[in-house]
Amino acid sequence: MGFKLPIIDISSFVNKESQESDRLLVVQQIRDACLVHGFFYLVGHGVQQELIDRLDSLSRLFFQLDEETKQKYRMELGGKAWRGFFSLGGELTSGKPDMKEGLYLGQELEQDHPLPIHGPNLFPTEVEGFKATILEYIDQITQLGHRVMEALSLSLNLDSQYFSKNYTADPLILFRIFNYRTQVADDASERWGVGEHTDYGLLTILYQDNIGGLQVKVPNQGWIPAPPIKNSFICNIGDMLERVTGGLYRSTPHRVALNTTGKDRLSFPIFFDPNFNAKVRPIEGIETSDNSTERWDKSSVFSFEDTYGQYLLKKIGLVFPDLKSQALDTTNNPIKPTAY
Ligand SMILES: O=C(O)CCC(=O)C(=O)O
Ligand SMILES: [Fe+2]
Repeated sequence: MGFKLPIIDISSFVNKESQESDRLLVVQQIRDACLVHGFFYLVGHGVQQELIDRLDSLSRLFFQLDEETKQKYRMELGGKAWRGFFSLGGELTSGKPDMKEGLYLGQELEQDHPLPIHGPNLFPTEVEGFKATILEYIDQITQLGHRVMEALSLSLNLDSQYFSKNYTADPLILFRIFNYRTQVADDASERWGVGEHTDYGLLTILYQDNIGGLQVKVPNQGWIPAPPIKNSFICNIGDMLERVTGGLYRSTPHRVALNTTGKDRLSFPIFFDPNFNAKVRPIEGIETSDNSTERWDKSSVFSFEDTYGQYLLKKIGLVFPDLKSQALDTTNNPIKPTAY
């Protein structure tokens, strides 16, 4: 038997009337998972399968539209809100084009929102019900994210509201719908669905369809698959949780294999991140252990002093170089950090 990622039933954090002993068990399971690799499945999450299935089928309808129609929603038109469609190869996660297309979404905000990465979505009108379904999904997963953060706080012996008080009362929520179109497996070893990376924020909650391809780098085990499990989400921790915990919980490298299965693969990650203006700091008194020389990108999650938003903008500039120069370049118009 190979190494398997843990499956955690989060229902005692989702349901108000639950036993303290059940909650303690979840806290312990989360702590164990985060100390080892920071990847776990969530079941008992309370999100209706009907909503997920609806989102899945409407997303397929969108990706089946012709390229010209999808280009009506291209990311360049989203401007600094950083929302919209990008076509196959449009994102460079590990410095090379990923073999996926995607629709970038987030909280639905006003057109003249002052911050980058905040603003209105570009909802494809060709797909009836897509907008309402996306917004319902974002809302439900955001609620789930708050519950997971409570368990995570407790797993660090902190008050359950530690993260919500300091960083996520108004979290930055980004949502992506990816389509890994099936490819001919000629030089498959050279191409990836998504190259090796860690996620930037606190927590990622991902739904994947039944195709598979996600892989996780587990210390002392190497790359192991994170296969689809029915009615579950995959949760993984990002760079900001590594920063807060001084490296006690590490953000875990992961990647997606090139899809050559003959069927398209859809995945739906939601990034549950600190408020854009938050200055993320290590927990008071915690010792910091920097492993940046071993990291996939050799950069340190501890060395910057900016807000989370500034950190994120720099990262986005690396994976969407064209977009950065067009829409997100703030060098002439710096955003001032405000106390959060
Ligand atoms: O599609 C997946 O399974 C993973 C996507 C991912 O890692 C990401 O968007 O950060
Ligand atoms: Fe990721």
